[in-house]
Amino acid sequence: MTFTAKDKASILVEALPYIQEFYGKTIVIKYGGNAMINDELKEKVMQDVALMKYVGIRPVIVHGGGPEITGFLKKVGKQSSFVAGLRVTDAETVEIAEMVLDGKVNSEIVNLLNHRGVRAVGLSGKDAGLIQARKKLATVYEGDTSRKVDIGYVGEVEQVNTSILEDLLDQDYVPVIAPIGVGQDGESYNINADYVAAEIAGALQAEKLLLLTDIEGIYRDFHDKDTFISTLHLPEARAYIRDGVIAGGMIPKVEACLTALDKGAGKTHIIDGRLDHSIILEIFTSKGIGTQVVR
Ligand SMILES: Nc1ncnc2c1ncn2[C@@H]1O[C@H](COP(=O)(O)OP(=O)(O)O)[C@@H](O)[C@H]1O
Ligand SMILES: CC(=O)N[C@@H](CCC(=O)OP(=O)(O)O)C(=O)O
Repeated sequence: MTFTAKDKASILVEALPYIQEFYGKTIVIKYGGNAMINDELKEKVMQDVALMKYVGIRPVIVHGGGPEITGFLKKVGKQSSFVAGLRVTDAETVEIAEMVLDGKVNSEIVNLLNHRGVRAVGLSGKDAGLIQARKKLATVYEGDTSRKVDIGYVGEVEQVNTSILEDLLDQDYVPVIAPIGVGQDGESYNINADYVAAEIAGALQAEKLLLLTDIEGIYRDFHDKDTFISTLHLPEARAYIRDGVIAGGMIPKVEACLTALDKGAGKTHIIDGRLDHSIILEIFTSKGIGTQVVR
């Protein structure tokens, strides 16, 4: 398809109301492991973040890196297992997760953004006590009942120290956050990045939380493309988790939307990170993409 000059102009003009609406607002992006699989896609995500920044939005990135952790664990002969979408994390695994997330994935994103002229600063939840955490038990639903399972050094966010983030945002930096929390005794916790993004979006009273993933959004039956859900309200979302319509890695994502909305974020969106420029398509076009989870 070729675009005329008029088409190009109208695409830019379509973005204008959104640029005005989001100017000076904070948007939290959860950039997931499955949406980082190739360099070309990474580059497009970085371009989107740069564009947001340069039209006056305050982006905050929380990244995952699940596939990278799984890959590294495999290299050292460790199998990964998950309960309700959360990695079972023993003492050795939490060390490896911290090394991969903070040492590798975080610095790579920071580097790519800096290369694009965006002043990015990498943080883990340990920096300036950004993410205070405590142990989290996984919840397994079985029909009408549920039970809690101990999955090791997996944490949940107790408190977010927003002052470091506010300072960085006020000084025009883009914070890039690895999902590692710190416990009362300085111990590290592996936290699902969706939950971290949710807590950060809530604590910053962000305009939006965007969760990038490896599927178009939420389906009533994800094997049937005709069952796509564009808008999901809180009560339905809770029922879908309970009934198993939403399963596996989608559970933390939808729970993240619920938490962010409860804590004061404006809107939440689950979008396809495999799609080129999914972020700007969601923010700057009238139709948007993906599933929005709203109050
Ligand atoms: N109702 C649903 N709609 C869409 N995806 C679902 C649903 N229930 C479970 N899933 C699964 O959740 C996956 C997304 O979670 P995950 O792979 O962990 O994402 P990420 O790696 O991006 O954090 C989808 O690829 C799909 O297999
Ligand atoms: C407890 C838990 O499951 N932590 C995740 C942290 C990384 C993550 O969330 O990465 P993605 O967003 O790429 O899935 C993990 O160990 O895989």
